[in-house]
Amino acid sequence: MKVLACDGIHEDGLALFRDAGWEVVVSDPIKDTAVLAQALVGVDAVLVRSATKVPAEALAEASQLRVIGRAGAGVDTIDVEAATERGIAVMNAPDGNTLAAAEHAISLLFALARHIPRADAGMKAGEWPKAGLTGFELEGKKLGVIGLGRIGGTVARKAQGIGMEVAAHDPFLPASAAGKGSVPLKTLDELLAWADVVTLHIPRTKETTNLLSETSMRGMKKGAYLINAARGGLVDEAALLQLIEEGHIAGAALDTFVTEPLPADSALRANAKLILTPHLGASTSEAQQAVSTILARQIIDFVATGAVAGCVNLPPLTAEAARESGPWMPLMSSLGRLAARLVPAPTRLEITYAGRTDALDTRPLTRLLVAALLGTASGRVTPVNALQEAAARGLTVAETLGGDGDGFDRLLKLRVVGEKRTREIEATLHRGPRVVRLDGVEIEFDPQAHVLLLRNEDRPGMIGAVGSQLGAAGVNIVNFALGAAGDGQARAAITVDRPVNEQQLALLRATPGILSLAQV
Ligand SMILES: NC(=O)C1=CN([C@@H]2O[C@H](COP(=O)(O)OP(=O)(O)OC[C@H]3O[C@@H](n4cnc5c(N)ncnc54)[C@H](O)[C@@H]3O)[C@@H](O)[C@H]2O)C=CC1
Ligand SMILES: O=C(O)C(=O)COP(=O)(O)O
Repeated sequence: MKVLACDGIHEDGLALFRDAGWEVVVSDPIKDTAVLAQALVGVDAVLVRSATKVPAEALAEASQLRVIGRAGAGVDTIDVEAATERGIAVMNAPDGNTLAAAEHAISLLFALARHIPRADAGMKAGEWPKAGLTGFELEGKKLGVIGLGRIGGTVARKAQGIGMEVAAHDPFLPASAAGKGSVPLKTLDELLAWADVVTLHIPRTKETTNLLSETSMRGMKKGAYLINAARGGLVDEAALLQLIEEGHIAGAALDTFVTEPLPADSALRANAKLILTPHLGASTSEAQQAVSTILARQIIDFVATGAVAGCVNLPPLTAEAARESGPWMPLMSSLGRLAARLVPAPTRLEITYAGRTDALDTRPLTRLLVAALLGTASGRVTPVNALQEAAARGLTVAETLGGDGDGFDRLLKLRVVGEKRTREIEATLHRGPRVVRLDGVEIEFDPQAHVLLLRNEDRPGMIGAVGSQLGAAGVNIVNFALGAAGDGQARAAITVDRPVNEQQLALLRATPGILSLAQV
């Protein structure tokens, strides 16, 4: 396994990769998409912060890439949709830098209130700039938090600690979280009109871009302040400058910008009422150590066990649930390939998880099965894009939980419907991964092995005829399972020690009494 670490990822996370046997390649930020596309060839995982952007074009040649890891919170620099389409998991580690980002916002709050940067710059320039730098006290002032998630919630708590009155706007807060920690919620307009200082803590998405437009900022209280340590593009920078010049907004502190690094000639740099920091929110040694190690563990576990944590395009699967579902995973993949062999171009897949279903998270199992079923045909299908691909290719997937396990602790029943035929497969993990019934006929074989599936006339001499054909071809039979279908026909699953070549298959098919033969 090989991981490419761009953007100065903390060494502790890289050490975890090395300890797990991964090859680690360290790189400076890669700004050129074509160069990044080349760098991703032959790589299993890539780690980025905000400097290396990952657009769709960077993924064009990345056929081995399984994970894009964001050592931090915001994934707006990664084309998550394109990654999902290509079956690549996108992971982040938002819990690791919450405190750092919140403390930076609080630092900017104090810096704005007491003109710290201008005071410092004047002192360094040999002045005594006391006059003109009278500030204001924060205790008793109103702080409006937009986005009461991890960082916004932490900022709210800390601001309450210094005696500020705090309210928030967050339309997506789960009802269970709303009102917790006594932060009243307001509409955006109410909050903007109410707050002395507004601070943003939301992700940048299509919906939040330019949330603070000229119109909404005009709705802010005259003389209020604005802090954006969340993302460039949430605030209309030109409108902000204008409103500061007009005196409507008293000042602002920005850590994030539409274009990063901020161009040297940006008009923002020339305004004395603006405090600017170079995207420093997550830049503490503690946060960098945390995001790097959290992310490394998530990726290593995902690749090794299928456990899913911190993934923005796959449902979570705890290590415990992965242990429970884990033994089923190889079986799902081989059943998917078997189903694809039996029913080319399926239109409907019905999956029944029968028997004991407690503690079994079926989501990753279904995704694996569908990925294997579709992956044999074309393209790269993984659990990340399996359901999307199924919908795109006209395959309906239906899942049922519970029902009679037919004496097995857990029994998986598949019904695969194609245009010409429908096949049924039942499988368990009892005595190892096993198909136990095929089209209602009891017949047992390991779908992970090389198997010849036969339909033949149910008459004496068939086993001998097939056995001698295989013997003559030098193919060793590992297991010969037979089942009577009850219609004068029999089914056989012959497990062989190696694949049988086309010529040998043709000879077998020509054997009198053999009605059909498929190698899986
Ligand atoms: N400056 C820096 O270095 C850093 C910046 N960030 C930024 O902060 C953002 C927030 O991070 P977390 O708090 O960890 O995320 P989070 O997901 O815990 O919280 C985001 C909150 O915003 C809310 N939200 C979404 N759209 C909204 C809208 N239109 N109006 C109001 N609320 C809305 C969500 O409901 C959620 O509660 C990240 O997405 C990232 O862009 C994060 C870390 C460091
Ligand atoms: O985690 C985030 O969302 C951040 O914005 C931090 O960015 P960085 O990793 O410092 O480039």
